[in-house]
Amino acid sequence: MKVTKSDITISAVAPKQYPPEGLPEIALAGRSNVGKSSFINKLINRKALARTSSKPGKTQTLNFYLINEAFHFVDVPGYGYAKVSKTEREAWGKMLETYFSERENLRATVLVVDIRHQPSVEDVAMYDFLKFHKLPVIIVATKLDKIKKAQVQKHVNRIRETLAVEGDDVIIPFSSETAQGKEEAWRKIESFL
Ligand SMILES: Nc1nc2c(ncn2[C@@H]2O[C@H](COP(=O)(O)OP(=O)(O)OP(=O)(O)O)[C@@H](O)[C@H]2O)c(=O)[nH]1
Ligand SMILES: [Mg+2]
Repeated sequence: MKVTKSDITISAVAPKQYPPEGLPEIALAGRSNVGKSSFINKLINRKALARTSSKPGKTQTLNFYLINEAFHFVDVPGYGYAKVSKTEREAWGKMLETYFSERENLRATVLVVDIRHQPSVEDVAMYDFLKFHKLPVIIVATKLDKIKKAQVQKHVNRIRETLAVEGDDVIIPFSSETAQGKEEAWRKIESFL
């Protein structure tokens, strides 16, 4: 997709703040600091529309980014970040659960995992949760620039086995540094719009 326009629509914490128009949405999900915001920026050719950080816990609200006035990317807080309080974690959990289980505009979720590591228990739980709600998942295995080319297939296989990937869900090796996988990610996302 050629992105000619991208803007933040709203940072939301509750359903009444979600954009009211019926535009399709593609949400992000994944561990804190895995590279969700960086993925959005790379796809839309913006350096920092979605705020990123080397410290986990940067994204704390549901951030709706309007792309080409046609659909929203929804950036979400990551899970698995130990340093937030229990109360905060529960509030985020509730916010995410509400969004993923009730949002009718949601067409597909990009589950971002680190290609270097075996998916965590929380990654598996997130994937199972999305499948329970019958949501299509695009698995993006990011930080591809951090492993050797000869290792890629082995790592992708490990991700597929650990998540027990179902049906039409794909795993796309990707790097926000080199833009590898960007075209394939766009093709897959466009198929859900
Ligand atoms: N080498 C490399 N670094 C990456 C890549 N993607 C993201 N990073 C780095 O990983 C760190 C976290 O990236 P973010 O995009 O902020 O991660 P996030 O998943 O949005 O994190 P939260 O908002 O805290 O949940 C930053 O320092 C990024 O520069 C990648 O493909 N390759
Ligand atoms: Mg983020």
